[in-house]
Amino acid sequence: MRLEAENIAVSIAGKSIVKNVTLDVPEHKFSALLGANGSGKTTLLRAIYKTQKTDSGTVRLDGEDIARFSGKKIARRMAVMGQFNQINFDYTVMDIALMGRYPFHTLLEREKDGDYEAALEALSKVGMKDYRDRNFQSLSGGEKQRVVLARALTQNPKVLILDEPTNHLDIRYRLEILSIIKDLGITVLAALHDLGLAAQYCDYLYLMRQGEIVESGVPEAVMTPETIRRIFEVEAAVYPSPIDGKLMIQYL
Ligand SMILES: Nc1ncnc2c1ncn2[C@@H]1O[C@H](COP(=O)(O)OP(=O)(O)OP(=O)(O)O)[C@@H](O)[C@H]1O
Repeated sequence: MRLEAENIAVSIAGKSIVKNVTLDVPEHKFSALLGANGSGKTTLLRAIYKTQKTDSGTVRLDGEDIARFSGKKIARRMAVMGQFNQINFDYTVMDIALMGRYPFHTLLEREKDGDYEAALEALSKVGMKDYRDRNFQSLSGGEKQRVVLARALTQNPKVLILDEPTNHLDIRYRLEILSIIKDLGITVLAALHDLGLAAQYCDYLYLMRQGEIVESGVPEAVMTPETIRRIFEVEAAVYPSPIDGKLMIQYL
């Protein structure tokens, strides 16, 4: 499914945070939004998934403006994993995964055939199946993050929006989650901080600075020492890995 955002502008308390951003996110690819702290990544993602009021802009899924879509209609197409996943009630891991099926239910329906299986499959994918009866609150930060990703996967989305999906994860799960996301074969737009992992896993990169997309393209085209200096104000060398030719970054 194609995700387009056109002329998205957001200002908060009179300050311009996202400045007329236009994105045509490559279909069935894993794209990342990169930028320094405070450059506007979260705000842009929230504007795309409609939890942030915008000054202007249109978001389209397969060419259709989603402004008039109901929440459920959006959720049947697009799943979101935000940066802060506070769930303050007493839910089990399975309850959380099953919440991903909600967009497919009518008002009075509880669960349908296949919901449990879909939730279990998603929990297996993120390595949390054996935790299904645990209380969500009792999990570590990284375990919670994996369960919240499972909830998004249970939604069976065509578009997945992720804000720092590997934030709390150790290196093994970082790599595992990124390869799960890559193998989904759906349209993914993720804010990421680790430039090396973004270069290794992503098909397309958007580089954001002070509320604007200043570069976009395949990693080989945009991940250069000049761009890294411009966006992050650090010196780096970028070179192909001797193992698979993917870009590696060494900070100097
Ligand atoms: N509700 C708010 N009130 C005031 N300022 C805000 C609000 N939300 C965001 N901002 C400001 O907007 C700017 C962009 O924030 P945003 O969270 O989008 O950046 P980011 O690129 O996701 O940063 P990070 O990498 O640190 O997560 C920041 O300067 C932030 O302080």
